Amino acid sequence: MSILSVPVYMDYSATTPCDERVVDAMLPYFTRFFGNTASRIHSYGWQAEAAVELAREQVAQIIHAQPKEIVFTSGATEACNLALRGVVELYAVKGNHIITTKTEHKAVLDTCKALEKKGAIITYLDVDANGLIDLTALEQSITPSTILVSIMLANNETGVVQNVAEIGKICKQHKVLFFCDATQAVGKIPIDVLASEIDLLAFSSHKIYGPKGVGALYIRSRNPRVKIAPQITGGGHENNLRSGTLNVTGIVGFGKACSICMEELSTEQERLTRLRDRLKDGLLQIPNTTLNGHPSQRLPNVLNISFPPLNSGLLLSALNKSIALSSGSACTSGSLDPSYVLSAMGIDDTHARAALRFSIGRFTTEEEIDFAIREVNEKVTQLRNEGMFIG
Ligand SMILES: Cc1ncc(COP(=O)(O)O)c(C=O)c1O
Ligand code: FES
Repeated sequence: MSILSVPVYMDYSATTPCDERVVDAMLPYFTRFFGNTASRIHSYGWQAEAAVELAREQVAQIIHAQPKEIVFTSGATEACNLALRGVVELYAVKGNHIITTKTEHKAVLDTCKALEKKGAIITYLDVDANGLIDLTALEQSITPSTILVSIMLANNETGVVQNVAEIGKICKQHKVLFFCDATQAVGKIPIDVLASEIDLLAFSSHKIYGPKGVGALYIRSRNPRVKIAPQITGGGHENNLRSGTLNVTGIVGFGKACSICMEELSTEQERLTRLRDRLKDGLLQIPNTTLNGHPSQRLPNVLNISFPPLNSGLLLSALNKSIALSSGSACTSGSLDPSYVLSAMGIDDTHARAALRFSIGRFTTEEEIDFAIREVNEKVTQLRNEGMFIG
């Protein structure tokens, strides 16, 4: 029997380890091929550029885009900022209304708040008990001044997957741009930006076994061609849309991470679904536990489960020597407030405060799943028996 290395990592939605194949692909670009892609007059520059262009193809392929539709950024947060701010700036003559949802990641919500202060009008759509938006409500909120719909593909706390193809159809009919934050979905489920009528899409390398600090924004170039205003200006890199010397090593790693994910997607989707369901069935056998989010329209690797009346902070502290988990997104993991995502789904405070997010990934084993079920069962039972209800 293999020896488990603890704490067992079940926080793959927060970030993933770099795959060793990705590290191997990156290494030569730190030392031997260290050129600046903007150096057009010698081979160091050409080699770096060739590597970036190969990565651009690999990154484009994972979402069925064309390489020229990819703009490299420092991550999904920057890509979300570029999409939202870039559209608002360029489409000001058409209107200033954006439609989004209450359950978006802070990269979108806080950017919308900042744009509101500058005069944009934002509609925050509700979600139902399963975490899904109402497509009729979306259509009814579109006005002549609507310029953009910003809806995520998969939620980072619950793993719930929105009906993006339907959303894309509605946006197209009403000639409104559709931006999709697909950070949690890329590499986990198939994505086709053309079939789903997506105009702009953000994603990140560190969620798919690539390095941190690199991501991309897809900007549609095929009927219609989408234009946005740059938010970082300077040397005119990335087609004048994102200036700054390219992070060649990071981009090479991101490209390799995408190509591995594409090769392994279907087998990995099946394997993770099986492991996730094993974890779900085991955890839901603990009395008085509830699954948060749509039971089936979800990512293959995320579960969000409440263990009332325990407080998630307390439960996480009791578990953190054996399992590395979180209550929701990493950015809000220090907060004691109930998750705004779960609250928007109508989940009461007691259940929202008692939620844990289990996110598994490429290196998760069946043995780890069974260990996690035993550990959680033991700690939940113990804390409940001790009457430890407040964290
Ligand atoms: C849905 C979603 N959007 C955006 C981000 C931000 O990504 P990055 O860390 O690359 O800035 C994350 C990461 O937590 C996310 O889960
Ligand atoms: S950026 Fe999303 S959890 Fe931190």
